[in-house]
Amino acid sequence: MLDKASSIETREIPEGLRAPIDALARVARNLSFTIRRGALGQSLGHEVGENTDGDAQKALDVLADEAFARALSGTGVRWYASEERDTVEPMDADGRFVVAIDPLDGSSNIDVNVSIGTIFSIYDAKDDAEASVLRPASEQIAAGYVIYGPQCQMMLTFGAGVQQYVLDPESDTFRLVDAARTIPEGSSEFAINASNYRHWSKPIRAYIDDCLAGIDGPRGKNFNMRWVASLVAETHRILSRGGIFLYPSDDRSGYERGRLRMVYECAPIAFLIEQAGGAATDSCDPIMGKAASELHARTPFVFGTREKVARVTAYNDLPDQEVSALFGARGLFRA
Ligand SMILES: O=P(O)(O)OC[C@H]1O[C@](O)(COP(=O)(O)O)[C@@H](O)[C@@H]1O
Ligand SMILES: [Mg+2]
Ligand SMILES: [Mg+2]
Repeated sequence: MLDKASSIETREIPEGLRAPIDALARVARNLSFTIRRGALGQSLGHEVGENTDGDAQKALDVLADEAFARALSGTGVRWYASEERDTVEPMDADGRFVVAIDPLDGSSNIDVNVSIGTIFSIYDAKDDAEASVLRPASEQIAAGYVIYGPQCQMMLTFGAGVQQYVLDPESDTFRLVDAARTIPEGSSEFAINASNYRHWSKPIRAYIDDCLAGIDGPRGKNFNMRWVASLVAETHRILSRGGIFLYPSDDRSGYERGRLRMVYECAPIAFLIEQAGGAATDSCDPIMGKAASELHARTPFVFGTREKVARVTAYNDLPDQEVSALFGARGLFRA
């Protein structure tokens, strides 16, 4: 069904959530247009300031944040929590929901015409603004992302599988193309920012060493590597053809808990990945059982097919001498 006034096909969207999801889709559609115009329109990639996290804010980060806040107002959202804002802000006093959002993910890719995105999460609102988002990720009632790539797509979950929508340039609406997306098994691809190798813990180095050793190492097969530096693009690839993503903690100052934010990035992606049959952890424990301790808290993040994610946990559980040993000593990890 395509509701005439709607920017997204609504038949698989729970009725109570249609208004906020439609607002998110409407802004995503407009952002997709703005991004496609690039240098023909307004400048999007120049720095305009710094957010709470100390990250540089690009013009598109701010534009996206303001557009989502404007559009969500009046759609039943009581609280709005954005990566670009210091605090959770009030919206509709009688609203039922809280939306947590990374309005523009992958900001470093804006200027180079590589896929970027939007990530969001919805919970039932509580009376207290912060308590509405500082809660177990398992309490999300919806999560999704939009990828602004060669195609603009939206992935959504309401806790009963993952739905895939494509923005149809002819009708200018997000159209459902798959109501039950699952992660394919069997990929040999891993994604990690390997330039941080020297900063990682021993188990993470050992895991990657064993992938890099390929057919001659304990895994006995060759692997391929990808790093887009847009979480949405990595997630989309994994949902499309499998594999694993890692952004571990490391010993750089400020990276003791990795780089990615629990509320705005990891909780919603973990919800989607689990709903697609995969797993998501902080390299040991499931993200879905965890709650952020503060609004902009970070967490190490590992997700992908269950078997691959479990293997990273197993490396973390290895005794130190095993992790340090030569490949042969880790025979239990063959394949
Ligand atoms: O530049 P790095 O350290 O490789 O980090 C890349 C990661 O940072 C992010 O860009 C962070 O997101 P923002 O652009 O929303 O700050 C992720 O999308 C990506 O996975
Ligand atoms: Mg991000
Ligand atoms: Mg962002």
